[in-house]
Formats: sequence, structure tokens, C-alpha cells
Amino acid sequence: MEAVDYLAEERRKAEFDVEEMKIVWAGSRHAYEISDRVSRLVASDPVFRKDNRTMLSRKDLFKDTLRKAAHAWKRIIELRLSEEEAKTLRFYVDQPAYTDLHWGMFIPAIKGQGTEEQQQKWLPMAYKMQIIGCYAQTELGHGSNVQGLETTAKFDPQTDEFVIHSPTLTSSKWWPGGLGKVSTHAVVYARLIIDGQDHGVHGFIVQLRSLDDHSPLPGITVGDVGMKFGSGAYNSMDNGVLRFDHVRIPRNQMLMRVSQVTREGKYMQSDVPRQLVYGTMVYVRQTIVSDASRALSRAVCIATRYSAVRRQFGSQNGGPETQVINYKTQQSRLFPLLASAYAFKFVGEWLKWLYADVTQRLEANDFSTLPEAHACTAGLKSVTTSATADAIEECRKLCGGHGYLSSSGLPELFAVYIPACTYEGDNIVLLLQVARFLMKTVSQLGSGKNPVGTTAYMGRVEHLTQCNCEVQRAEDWLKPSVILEAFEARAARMSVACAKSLSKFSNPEEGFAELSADLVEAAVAHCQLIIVSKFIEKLQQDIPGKGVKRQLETLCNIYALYLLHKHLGDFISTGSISPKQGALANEQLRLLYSQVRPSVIALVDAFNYTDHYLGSILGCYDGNVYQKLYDEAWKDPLNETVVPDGYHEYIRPILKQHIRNARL
Ligand SMILES: CCCCCCCC/C=C\CCC/C=C/C(=O)SCCNC(=O)CCNC(=O)[C@H](O)C(C)(C)COP(=O)(O)OP(=O)(O)OC[C@H]1O[C@@H](n2cnc3c(N)ncnc32)[C@H](O)[C@@H]1OP(=O)(O)O
Ligand SMILES: Cc1cc2nc3c(=O)[nH]c(=O)nc-3n(C[C@H](O)[C@H](O)[C@H](O)COP(=O)(O)OP(=O)(O)OC[C@H]3O[C@@H](n4cnc5c(N)ncnc54)[C@H](O)[C@@H]3O)c2cc1C
Repeated sequence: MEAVDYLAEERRKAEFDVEEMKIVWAGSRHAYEISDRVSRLVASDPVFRKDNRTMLSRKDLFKDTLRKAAHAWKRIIELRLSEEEAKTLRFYVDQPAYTDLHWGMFIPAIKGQGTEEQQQKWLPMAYKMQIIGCYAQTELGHGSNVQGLETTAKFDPQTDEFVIHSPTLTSSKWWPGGLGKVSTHAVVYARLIIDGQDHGVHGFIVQLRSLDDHSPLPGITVGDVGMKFGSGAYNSMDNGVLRFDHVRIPRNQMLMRVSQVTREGKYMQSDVPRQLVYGTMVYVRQTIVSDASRALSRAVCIATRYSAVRRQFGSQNGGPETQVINYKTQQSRLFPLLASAYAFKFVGEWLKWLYADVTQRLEANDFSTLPEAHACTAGLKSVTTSATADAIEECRKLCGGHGYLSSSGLPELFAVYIPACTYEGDNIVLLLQVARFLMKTVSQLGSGKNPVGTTAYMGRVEHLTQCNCEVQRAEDWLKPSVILEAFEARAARMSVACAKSLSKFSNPEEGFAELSADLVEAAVAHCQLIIVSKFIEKLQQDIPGKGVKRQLETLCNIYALYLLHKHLGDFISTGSISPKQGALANEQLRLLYSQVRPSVIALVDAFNYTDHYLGSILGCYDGNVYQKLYDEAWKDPLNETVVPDGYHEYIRPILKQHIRNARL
């Protein structure tokens, strides 16, 4: 059989309706239709070509990004695309650009923190892209510690203005995407100072560049922070540096939903909690969880298709060698990642719902679910991005040597993806926020206040700290209630253990710092429980299509048992399961790998990614890997000439040195 036929053969083995699974993956038939149509539109447009971008210089890459962003905007207008279609189009263009921050942070910041009046003034201009904005929070000296920001906004009652200033080198804004070369405006986070009194960090809309000739306005120094990790990759983004020298803005450009400054310079706080100043981060963290499932599914699609094409060893009587996907080691590394992609998809959908719910409540002045929304978005952002970054690298290794080629698409995907572990909150810093929330929840147990939402399980803490796992045979691990209880017991016991250790410290902050590594592990356990439980909840829905639900059940079990195996130490040391039960889980996991094996190619086809979006020879739909790799090699600029540039200067003299030596 030719390599090109391997995937066709695999597709015949699928044990479910792939078309129906595509709809489950997309979230709805409507979302599927948009995604399918728009991804093809992007793939067929030569301006969106991206196969050459790792070869471009920084300047050329940046210009190419500007060109793509402008063309995308033109197509959005011409085709009168809806907001959802436009977002999908930008997503499939697949090149980080200033537009991500304009639509993803600048606009949400104004929507979330601006008053009605401010929204009416600024949003129409932003929606039409008459102004382009970014989110300027992080500084050279402080990123995680938002309260430590140094930029100041001093109120001048004489002129009814704020004076924005960068008092130190470390107060220079540093990192904001879109700031370096493009943004005309920014939401700038600065300390509000009135009459010498510091009221903490607030957001201000500041114009940075002239709308006529794009030059920086007086008092503003702005530029790009320089090259980042990897070729191509995130270097399409102009992450910027910005300094203010006493820049004046009108008073009404402070975002005033949370607190206000009157004409007289009086500081007023509305009923809205101060933490809403951090609201944009909650919004973006939620979107990052869905992005994790996309990045992970993309890497998994590449590694799965290639693993079915690639053959090594095991040829009998001159027959074909073994497909590497049939090695149990390959399966035990790859299939959990496939299952994780689906798990992150469903938890991302749930988080989107949670965010919509909290937003609705906030509008009605109900702030009760904000702490949980903060903990969930922070924790799930952390756990899913860390797992995805590791998984992309694992997928590269799963593709052997060819995975290291740029044309595999994996090196660039890795380089683009890994900052997700840092931006929108360093993953450890975010897990510590979850841990604080958990410790607070544990400390309130028994106070008559029942934990709700994702911590409802803590309400059964007495049972969960004493229960014995009922598994006696490997197949017992297929019961959702058994899996759920094991994860709940592990999470509850880890939190309770941390709370007990904390109570031994007379200074709780000192205790928190001392125990922070354990607290992070407890936070991870809690977040993994959320992901597993949301997958299980998804399966309680009516899911049409032949065999679709069954495949999802298998993936859910793989995800849960893979986590259990990976964190066996936690489960056993907390007594949530016994070592024997751990071994049975692993036995069941092996069986599940065999069960899902015939369907894995169809399961990655269900992502419905075009070859353009995948950007990988190893992952191409037809599986014609070898011919494409061979052809691609000849396109490399080094192969434009048979004898390389530099031969005469640097190779020939070395080769000829023996003649000189012989003459000496
Ligand atoms: C096609 C379109 C695509 C669109 C998609 C766009 C996506 C774009 C993707 C990629 C581009 C990358 C863009 C990157 C942007 C950035 O990185 S912006 C900068 C992000 N910075 C951070 O995340 C900083 C991290 N630090 C913090 O969040 C906070 O400072 C903190 C560490 C959480 C808090 O520290 P601190 O201990 O000082 O706490 P306080 O400030 O005192 O707060 C105490 C209480 O507030 C609660 N809290 C904290 N944060 C929040 C929040 N966000 N929401 C609600 N509540 C919050 C905290 O729990 C405390 O509560 P308590 O008093 O009850 O205990
Ligand atoms: C590609 C990219 C794009 C970005 N885009 C933007 C943007 O558009 N706008 C914007 O404002 N910012 C942006 N940022 C900045 C980003 O949000 C910050 O870099 C991020 O929040 C981390 O902060 P930091 O750099 O200060 O890390 P640090 O906090 O200095 O982290 C350094 C180390 O210290 C550890 N650490 C820090 N605090 C603690 C603690 N309390 N306990 C234990 N360990 C701790 C961390 O875990 C980490 O290991 C971007 C960053 C990147 C990389």
C-alpha cells in the first residue's frame, strides 16, 4: 500500500459518524457551518498564504502581518461578516496580530470598565477600526504584581485633566501586544493620585499616536520590545515599550464604571467591587481555555495522522512494517492528548457559559459568583495552557526526526503557544489564586455557608475524607460516579491537608508562602476535577449520531484514567484509592487505548481543520507525507543554487589548504 492510502484505510475503520462529531466539536451546527465555510475561504485566498513565513525577516514578517490584517478587514467588510464570522476568519488567518489585542482586550476593557457614556463614545470608533487599541498594563518591573505598577495618573483640578507619567525606568510599559508599532490608543493601567493620595491602579484611555501621520504624540516614547522565541512565530506581533512624560488626558478618559473622579477631584467608589478593574483578564483567560483546545487538537491531529502513516520495524515475510501508531508506547503518549483536546473543548464551552452567567449577574449588581469565576478562569487557564504547551512538544517527539522540521508545523506552533503559560497571568501565580480561594472555602466549612458551584463537593468533605474507593475490577473504573468520587476525594483531601498545615502557622501569609508548592498541587487537583466533571456532564446531554457518544465516553475515560495514572502519587498518598486500584486503572487504560484505536484518525478529522490551517506536511489530510517532504526540501532557499553562496570565500580555501600545506 502507498503511504498516501494509509489514511483512507484508517478512515474506513471509524466506528462512529464523523460528520456528527464535527458538529459536537464545533459546539453547534451553526458554529460548524461558519467554521467550515470561513476556514475554506481563508485557505483559498493567496494573501493568507503562510507556508513561507518562517523564512521571512522580522520586518518582512511584520509587514506580511499588516497586509493580512488589512486584507482580513477588507474581506470582513466586503462580505458583511457577522461578529462571529469575523472572529472565525481572524482565527483561521492564524498569525498573531495587533487585531487580537484590539478585539480581544482593548474593546472588552472599555466594555467592562467604561460607563455607558464612555462606551458610546469609544466603542463605535473601535468597532469601525477608526482607532486601534491595546491593553497596556504590564511594566518592565512588574507584571504579576499588578498592585506594584508604578505609572502614575495625577489629577490636575486646574485643567480637569490627568497627567500620565512614567516616573522610573521600571515603570515603562513593557509587553503589550499591538503597542510597538500599530496602536493609536491604549487602555493604560496607572496609579490614580489625587491631591497626593494614592487610590491604586485604574484604567485610562490614552491616545498614543497621531491619527493623521501615526507619529507618537508629544510626551510619548514608544517602540517594539524586540525579537521573541522562535523563528516566525510570535514575532508577527509588535509587543511594545511605552513611556509617558507628563502626558495630559481629559478627566473623562479614566474608565469610570468601578470608581469615579468628580470635577472637584473627589474619588468615589460605586457598589461594584474593585476587582472589576481586573475584569478584562477574567474575560481573556476564559477565551484562552478554548484556544488551548484548538492548539492542542492541531498538534494532536498532526501527530495522529503522521503516526498512522509512519512505519518502523516489525516487517514479517517482506510484508509492511508496523504503523508506529500501533505501538502501545505511542498510544499511551498520544491518545491521552487526543482525549485532553476534547476535554479542554468541553470545559472551555462550560467556562464560556460561566462567564456569560457572571456577566449577566454583574449587570444586575449580583457580585456573588465573581470569586468563583476568577478562580475558575485563572485555574483552568493555567492547567490547560501548561498541559497544551507540554503536549505540543510531546507531539513533536511523537513525530520523530521529521517533527523537528519546520514544515511539520510543530516547532512554530510550540513557539507561538508557549507564552500562553505566562501571558494573562503566570500559571503558578494563577494557581496560587485558586489555592487562596480553596483555603477560604475550606475555612468557611461548618460556618453554615454551603459551598456552591465548582466547590460544592467540599460540602461533602466529611464523606470525601473518609470514603473508600469501590473499585475491585478494572471495568469498575468505567463508572462515572467512581471516577468522580476518586477525583473529588483527592482534591478535597489535598485542600484539607493544606488547610491543616496552614493552621499551624501563627502568621497565615507566612504559612501560605511556606506551603505554596503544596497549595499549587491542591489547586491543580481541583482544576482537574472540574475538567473531568464537565466532560462527564457533557456526556449526560443528548448527543446524536451513530457511535458519537460512545467514542466520547471512551475519550472521557481515557482522560480521567490518564490523569489518575499520571498523578497516582496524589491519589494513593491521600488514600483516595489503593495501589491495587491504581494498577487496575492502568489496566483499564490499556484496554481503552485498544478500543479507541480504530477511530483515532476519524476523531482528528472531526476537528475539520484545513491543510492551510494545520500548516503541516506531516498532518496533511491525504497522508502523502514523503512526497511532500521531498518536494518541500527543494524549495528551501539553500537549494536555490547547487553550490552555496560563500563557497569561494569559506569552503574552497579550507579544501585547498592541503595544496598550500604540501607546497610549504
Ligand atoms: C480573534 C480574536 C481573538 C481574541 C482572543 C484574544 C486572546 C489574546 C491572546 C493572546 C494575547 C496575549 C495577550 C496578553 C495580555 C496580557 O498578558 S495582559 C496582562 C495580564 N496580567 C496578569 O494577568 C497579571 C497577573 N496578576 C493578577 O491578575 C493579579 O494582580 C493577582 C496576582 C491575581 C492579584 O494579586 P494580589 O494578591 O495583589 O491581589 P489583589 O489585587 O489584592 O486582589 C485581592 C482580591 O481580589 C481577587 N482577585 C484578584 N484578581 C481578580 C480578578 N481578575 N477577578 C476577580 N477577583 C480577583 C482575589 O481573589 C482577592 O480576593 P479576596 O480578597 O476575596 O481573597
Ligand atoms: C507574548 C506576551 C504577550 C503579552 N502581552 C501583554 C499585553 O498585551 N498587555 C500586558 O499588559 N501584558 C502583556 N504581557 C505580559 C504578561 O502578562 C506578564 O509577562 C505576565 O503577567 C507575567 O508577569 P511577569 O512577566 O511579571 O512575571 P514574573 O511575575 O516576574 O514571573 C517570574 C517568575 O516568578 C514567579 N512568581 C512571581 N510571583 C510569584 C509569587 N507571588 N509566588 C510564587 N512565584 C511567583 C513566576 O511563577 C515566574 O516563575 C505579555 C507577555 C508575553 C510573554
